[in-house]
Amino acid sequence: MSTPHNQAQMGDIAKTVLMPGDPLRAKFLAETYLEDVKQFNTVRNMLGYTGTYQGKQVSIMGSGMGQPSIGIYSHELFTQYGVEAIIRIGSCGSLQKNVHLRDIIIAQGSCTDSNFAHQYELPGTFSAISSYDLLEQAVVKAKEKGLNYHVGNVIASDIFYHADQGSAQKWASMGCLGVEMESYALFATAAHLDKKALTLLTVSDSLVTQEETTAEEREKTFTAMMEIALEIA
Ligand SMILES: O=P(O)(O)O[C@H]1O[C@H](CO)[C@@H](O)[C@H]1O
Ligand SMILES: O=c1cc[nH]c(=O)[nH]1
Repeated sequence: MSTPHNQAQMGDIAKTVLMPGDPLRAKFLAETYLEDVKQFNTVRNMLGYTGTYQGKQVSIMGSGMGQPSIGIYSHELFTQYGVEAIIRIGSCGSLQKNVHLRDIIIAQGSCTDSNFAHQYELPGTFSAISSYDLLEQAVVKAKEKGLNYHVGNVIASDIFYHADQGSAQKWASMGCLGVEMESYALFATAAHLDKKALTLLTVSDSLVTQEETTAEEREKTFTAMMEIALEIA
């Protein structure tokens, strides 16, 4: 078996998958942290790997950027490969003064400007939330490690270069901690399929101070978030 976007066979992928947006972050993680690593996907260069971390089987695969992309990959992982949990490990822009560059955001919930949830034909608005079980474990690890972390809402936007320059400020005024582009679709897909999902984000830039990290830093240095994800996988 395989899917249009994943050449893996059933059994090639662990029950928990870590998903960075960037497939090169997946490669870096697999090469840095996993033992006995096997690559299971190269289709569209959306690299996927399975190996062991401290004796536990874990998979890591890129999701691509945006809700349609993570919607495809998460749906296939949950429905075709027996995956039970996906932990997104991404970068985000800070929307709040007290959320600094390289801080970690543990997304409790996700808002969106996307119409992703329209497919469910609900008679209202779906609030997309993370798995409490995974969230609690991530908080415990972040505390143990003495990291600067924040737990709360994020905005998963379909738009990176927004025509409305005030858009981020409007979400900030509702308490959103950061802006990224995948969490809502991931949480909604997991809810629909009765699976678990969590998003961990490292702040790569600040929409408040305009500070930013480099692309290389985003690929290789967000290790604290990666280690939390590996430990709770
Ligand atoms: O670093 P990743 O996981 O790709 O996440 C963020 O970075 C991308 C935009 O640069 C979007 O995918 C956004 O969600
Ligand atoms: O989606 C994203 C990711 C990082 N920084 C942003 O401003 N937006």
